[in-house]
Amino acid sequence: MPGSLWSSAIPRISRSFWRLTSPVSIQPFPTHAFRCITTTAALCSSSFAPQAKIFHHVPPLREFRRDLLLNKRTVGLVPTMGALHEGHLSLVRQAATENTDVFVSIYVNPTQFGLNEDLESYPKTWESDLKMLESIDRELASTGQGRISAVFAPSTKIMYPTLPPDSSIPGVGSFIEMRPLSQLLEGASRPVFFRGVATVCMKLFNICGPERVYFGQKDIQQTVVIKRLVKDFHLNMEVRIGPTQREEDGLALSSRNVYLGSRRRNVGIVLNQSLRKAEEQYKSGNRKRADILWPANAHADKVLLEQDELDPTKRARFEVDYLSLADPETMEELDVVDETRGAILSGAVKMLPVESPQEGEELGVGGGQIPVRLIDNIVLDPIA
Ligand SMILES: Nc1ncnc2c1ncn2[C@@H]1O[C@H](COP(=O)(O)OP(=O)(O)OP(=O)(O)O)[C@@H](O)[C@H]1O
Ligand SMILES: CC(C)(CO)[C@@H](O)C(=O)[O-]
Ligand code: BAL
Repeated sequence: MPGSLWSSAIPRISRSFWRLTSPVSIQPFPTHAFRCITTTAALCSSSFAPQAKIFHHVPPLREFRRDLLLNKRTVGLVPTMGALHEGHLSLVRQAATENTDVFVSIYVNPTQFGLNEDLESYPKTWESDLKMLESIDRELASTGQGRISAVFAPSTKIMYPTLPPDSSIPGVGSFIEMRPLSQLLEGASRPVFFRGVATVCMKLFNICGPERVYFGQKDIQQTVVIKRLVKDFHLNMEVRIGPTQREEDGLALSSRNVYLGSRRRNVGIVLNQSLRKAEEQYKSGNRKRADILWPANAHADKVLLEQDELDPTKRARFEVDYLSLADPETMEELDVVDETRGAILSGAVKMLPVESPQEGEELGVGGGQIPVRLIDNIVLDPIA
């Protein structure tokens, strides 16, 4: 409901690791390690002195960014929705190797969630996010690379200044549309998703003015959308894609994994297993869609059948949304892979609520009752 989204609150600031400091000037890279820079509302720890400032408003961030530019420093922006994990941190590390300053945005963007999606339950872990950023900034300081210098955590009123965000399909407001790219795959199941992503990223890019922006391969269609945004709107920045960070068995890290619980977690690996089976076909020389995808579909069907046959106290059922073999730039389905272009194998499954939860069972956040959408992909590289 727009009224409640409109007033979404600015997160409370942890006082344990970050504190207000007084202004100091910005130095050209690389002399900025172990110092605090700020104008307004800067938050730093006394012992290690992380330099990141937390911004909730646009004008002070713009002023800060302008000063960086005048000092010939470069900004790498890592957009996130918070609930940080190693996937996000890997992007921060990558950004720090290529820029003097890393900006991290934390904003759960309402317009990319459809009206029946999980906006309300999306995990919000502001305090632990700041602790993780402080810890990685400490690591960056010790390696002499770029540092996190700004965390941008705006309210929805700041991000949508004219009209309350509208997640309905007709969508009243100012939006960026990319058709048909945004209607395929993830966009088919989440019809407003990429409109919301492209719109909020355009806003974040305009506000932060980065030289480079960092996105994870885990959300591969999102990376294609962002590259298209940069190309079609002549945005002056490089798009950098970081590899998917995974659990040991291959499950892609995702903020939503906290809802899985152990029963669904163990079965959720089916998606990655299926994609790897398809990848093997490509690696062994197959180029036709049917040849590449059949073992993936067969594996998913087999696991689904196995689960169906289990007692409801033990099973974790799921629905396969899609298993796709698509062109790397358009995300259109392919009948045959052109080796000079390669392809993207991707998939999505919906883990259904846990049936008959058992006493003492580890059910995850939400008691196993929140459906969880898992996505994953493998890039089939062009053959030189
Ligand atoms: N496992 C991962 N490896 C690398 N990058 C990741 C991973 N998970 C997320 N990212 C990237 O981090 C950025 C922010 O993503 P986001 O905050 O939505 O986290 P998420 O884990 O993808 O959450 P969700 O549960 O909504 O999918 C995106 O560019 C996303 O692709
Ligand atoms: C890019 C993004 C931060 C836009 O809200 C989000 O879609 C995400 O976290 O992947
Ligand atoms: N990582 C993509 C954000 C979303 O699913 O809404």
